[in-house]
Amino acid sequence: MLFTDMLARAARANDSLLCVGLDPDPTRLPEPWRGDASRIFDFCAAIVEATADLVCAFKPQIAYFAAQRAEDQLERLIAHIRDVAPQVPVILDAKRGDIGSTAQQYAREAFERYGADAVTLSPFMGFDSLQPYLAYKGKGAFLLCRTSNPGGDDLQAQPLAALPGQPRLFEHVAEMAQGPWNTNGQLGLVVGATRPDEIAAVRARAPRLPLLIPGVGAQGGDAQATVRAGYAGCGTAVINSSRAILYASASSDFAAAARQEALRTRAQLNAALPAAH
Ligand SMILES: O=c1ccn([C@@H]2O[C@H](COP(=O)(O)O)[C@@H](O)[C@H]2O)c(=O)[nH]1
Repeated sequence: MLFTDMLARAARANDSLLCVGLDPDPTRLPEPWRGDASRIFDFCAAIVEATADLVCAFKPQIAYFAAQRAEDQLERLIAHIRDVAPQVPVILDAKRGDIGSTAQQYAREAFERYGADAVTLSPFMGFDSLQPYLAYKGKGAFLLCRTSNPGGDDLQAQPLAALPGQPRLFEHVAEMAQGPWNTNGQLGLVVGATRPDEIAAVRARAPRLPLLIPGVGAQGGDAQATVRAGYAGCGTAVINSSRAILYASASSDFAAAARQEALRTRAQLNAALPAAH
């Protein structure tokens, strides 16, 4: 099944725009697992089981696993998601970007080793650095466009004086992704919830692309303004929250607390949807 179809089906089935981010930090695991990196799988598996019926996607962030030499736990976790939530797509947040021959290896890692349905990529090196991922038909690729961090301004907000209309760099990325780069309908864009006005600027340039929107929850983005700016019917919004859900409680009730926070966030996002969607 195509990534975009899987995403739309999960969003409909679970009535949800919420993506739960899996960013397991051993120092924040509940007692008695705190500090024990060998419990990353157990922690994330419990979160997945507690929220599987509330989400449109899961987004494991690869750095949290690789930094702990826990790639084997990431493999097990994605296999576990397939078992307990086969309808929910997995977006591997890896933010890769490299020349074609190296990108082939990264694409193989994401789609063959881990079996992800989509991956996040930096578009900074241009179209040929994206092509190896697009060779995996049906898989998705979300390009960093307007990121949620303050330093996103340093490059992304700069106008490209050489282009007609002098679009800002992130606007140009959106136009390329909606147009000539999207050879097989596999692309989406990453835009931060910390900048709802700019989500709207991206949506205007990319009306049909799925937007992956991190930044609600721990980063303080406005969830409802994000939905209003990012949701466009055919171009869906996948709104990620990681720490606010993962660490809703530091005690043994962490999975139940994560479920409550996911329920609360899903309701908040749905409240901002237009009446007939
Ligand atoms: O612009 C971006 C791109 C990616 N991220 C990632 O999303 C999550 C956010 O985690 P929270 O705990 O909900 O803040 C994290 O994995 C980031 O690497 C982002 O925040 N902003």
